[in-house]
Amino acid sequence: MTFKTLDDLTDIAGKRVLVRVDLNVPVKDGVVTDATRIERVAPTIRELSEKGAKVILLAHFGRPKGEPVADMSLKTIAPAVEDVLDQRVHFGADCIGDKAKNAIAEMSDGDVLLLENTRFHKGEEKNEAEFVKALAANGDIYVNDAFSAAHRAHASTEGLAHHLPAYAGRTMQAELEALEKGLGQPKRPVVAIVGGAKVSTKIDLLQNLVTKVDALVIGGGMANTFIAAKGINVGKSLCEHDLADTAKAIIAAADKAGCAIVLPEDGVIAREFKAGADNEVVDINAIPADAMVLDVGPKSIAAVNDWISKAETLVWNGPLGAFEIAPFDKATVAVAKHAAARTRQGSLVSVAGGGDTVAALNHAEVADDFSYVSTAGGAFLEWMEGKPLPGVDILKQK
Ligand SMILES: Nc1ncnc2c1ncn2[C@@H]1O[C@H](COP(=O)(O)OP(=O)(O)O)[C@@H](O)[C@H]1O
Ligand SMILES: O=C(OP(=O)(O)O)[C@H](O)COP(=O)(O)O
Repeated sequence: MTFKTLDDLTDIAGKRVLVRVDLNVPVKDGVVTDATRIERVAPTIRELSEKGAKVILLAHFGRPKGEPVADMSLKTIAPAVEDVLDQRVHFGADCIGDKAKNAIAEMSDGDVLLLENTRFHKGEEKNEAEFVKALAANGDIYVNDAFSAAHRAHASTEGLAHHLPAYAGRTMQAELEALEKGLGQPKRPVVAIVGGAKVSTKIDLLQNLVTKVDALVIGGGMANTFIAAKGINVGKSLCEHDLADTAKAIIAAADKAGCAIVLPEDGVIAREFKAGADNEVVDINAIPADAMVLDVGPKSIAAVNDWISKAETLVWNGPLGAFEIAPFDKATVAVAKHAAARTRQGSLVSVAGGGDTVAALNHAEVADDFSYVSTAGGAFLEWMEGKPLPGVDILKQK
């Protein structure tokens, strides 16, 4: 790895360390409903605090468009950070200026301070020089532990690294190492599973993957677009008929690159999109005109699992079916369990990411068995698409 990590940070007692974390967590009625992102950054915070640094957390929450919005205050999140760390977390009512300065002046070595939402200032998203300088004035060292925000070239995710000595936090480091194993220099064969709702949101991803992996499994709603492009009737299934040419181009690119495209051979159909809807398994060539495919069928599950049995590396984004409504979660759960079992045996490196994918793996109760599950949505996808991530690239240059 070509970036500095916390291993390179010694002798930091009393130093003010600005740590960019991602606290953009789900909240309902003022309470954090999933603290995974907080748990992921806790090791970095603890390590810096134990080394005696003054740990100053910078984060955004929601999309307040450059001005204060009461229900996007990070004050709501501070108690959850305290709970996870089991340590007092002080709060500063602004991330720059006197309020930040005064809150920092009151810190003792090892203290943790959370500053208010960086996106309450327009300079954050614009990465404005003045705003970056104002942030940098509060720190001696910059640590970025927010991989899931690294696709943004914002002041706190990119700009600060130009002004202060910059380091990757433990989560950033783990994320980059896992992704490198998954697609950088992976052990072959590499199998990718891409599912989810639509092709249109994942065209770049599919195009990049066919040049990198040995087999690309296409499942979920997006498989219908590929099946329809072959002239097969998909009935009332979710399908982007206008993307038939795109689907054909992806198949042609895969052929050229020697990447196998694995499409469903059978599907589980229903006439209503709801849990427990009447359903049956049909051959993919025999989808009734009034029905929709909501999951891939048993033959397809077996084919995907065969590929996973042969694979050394698996990267996964997007569920194979409408996993939120049983029994259309069957394929996603079966494949997730098989991949988890192979990973537990030490025979597979498995890397997964994306909001719904993480939810699906949690639903299958196997998220902990995967080699790495990214909490990032957009950043994970952009990395898999082969796009540069500004927050990562600047750390590598330092
Ligand atoms: N056959 C299908 N028909 C309709 N929706 C589907 C189908 N298969 C999967 N989906 C839906 O796709 C959604 C997840 O897709 P997506 O948001 O692309 O995943 P991720 O967030 O992991 O990138 C889920 O809500 C799921 O219900
Ligand atoms: O939650 C986030 O994005 P994600 O849901 O795509 O992982 C990140 O915190 C980035 O937030 P943004 O998409 O408002 O820049």
